[in-house]
Amino acid sequence: MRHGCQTAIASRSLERVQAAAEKLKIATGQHCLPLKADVRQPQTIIAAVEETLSKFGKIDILINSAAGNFLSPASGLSFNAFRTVLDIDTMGTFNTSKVLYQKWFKDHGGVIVNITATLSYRGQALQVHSGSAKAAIEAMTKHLAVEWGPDDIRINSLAPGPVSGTEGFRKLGGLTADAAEHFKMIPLQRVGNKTEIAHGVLYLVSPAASYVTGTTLVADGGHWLTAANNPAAMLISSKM
Ligand SMILES: CC/C=C\C/C=C\C/C=C\C/C=C\C/C=C\C/C=C\C=C\C(=O)SCCNC(=O)CCNC(=O)[C@H](O)C(C)(C)COP(=O)(O)OP(=O)(O)OC[C@H]1O[C@@H](n2cnc3c(N)ncnc32)[C@H](O)[C@@H]1OP(=O)(O)O
Ligand SMILES: NC(=O)C1=CN([C@@H]2O[C@H](COP(=O)(O)OP(=O)(O)OC[C@H]3O[C@@H](n4cnc5c(N)ncnc54)[C@H](OP(=O)(O)O)[C@@H]3O)[C@@H](O)[C@H]2O)C=CC1
Repeated sequence: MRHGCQTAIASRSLERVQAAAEKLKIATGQHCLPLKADVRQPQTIIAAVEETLSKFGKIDILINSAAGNFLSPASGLSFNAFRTVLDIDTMGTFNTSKVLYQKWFKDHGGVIVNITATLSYRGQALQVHSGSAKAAIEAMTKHLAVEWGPDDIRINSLAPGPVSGTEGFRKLGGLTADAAEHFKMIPLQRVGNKTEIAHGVLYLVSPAASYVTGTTLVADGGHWLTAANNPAAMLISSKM
């Protein structure tokens, strides 16, 4: 990716994206456009995309990372709880991709990276909501890669494993699991960090991946191949 690229970040909270933009400026010197949008509400995405296009003149890359998650057995999920996670993760990814396609990518090409998870690969306990949502996104990635490839649009997913210093790690009990050396069973013997996930995304959006579309890059140190699927331990560790 060339230097001097511009970034827009959107979430439901303008304060949170302003804080993220400030961090990015300190780390890279780049200005970042903070935007308020709820991926469940297409009108707010349309407004965010229009503002980005009016400020930047074009959009090259879309990263779909919005997600909601918590630990819960299927029996403890209300209908609305399951729907809420699918609305944010799956509908959100579709809504944002469709708006970008219609407003810019259809005529100019582009690259999309969808952030997923390995949860469905082995039917992770306490995660039917998030696992189902992310599995649907990986299917969507393939469908859209086929339909939009002729428009010079590449679409891939990136599935991280447990990543330190993140909200997901905190919510899913990663802090206590880490302290209990639970992650020693990962082939690479440790959890990942944000930079390692960013490097995976950077590869997928870069010309180095110019012939890569419709696939999922798993960046998890081999975690899903060896992770224990133990709901009791997960619930205890998340409450410790
Ligand atoms: C990271 C792993 C680390 C350690 C794990 C350790 C060991 C595990 C071993 C193996 C694990 C295997 C793989 C791990 C690898 C990767 C992890 C993978 C995925 C991570 C995915 C993520 O998405 S992390 C992102 C986390 N970030 C967020 O969640 C931020 C956004 N969240 C929110 O906005 C809210 O939390 C929300 C999702 C609830 C949505 O908010 P809102 O729209 O305001 O909705 P509400 O009105 O509050 O709620 C809607 C309904 O949902 C019900 N609900 C809410 N919370 C719970 C809960 N805790 N349990 C059950 N139900 C819940 C709520 O009651 C509402 O339903 P009603 O019927 O009452 O209306
Ligand atoms: N952390 C981990 O170990 C792992 C994370 N992942 C995935 O990585 C991504 C980042 O997760 P992580 O950094 O842990 O969690 P975060 O909670 O920090 O990131 C999720 C983001 O989604 C935004 N969001 C939630 N709901 C909406 C909505 N309706 N509209 C717009 N934005 C929304 C949140 O912002 P706001 O609340 O301000 O709207 C938040 O910034 C997610 O896709 C997650 O599933 C996958 C595997 C492991």
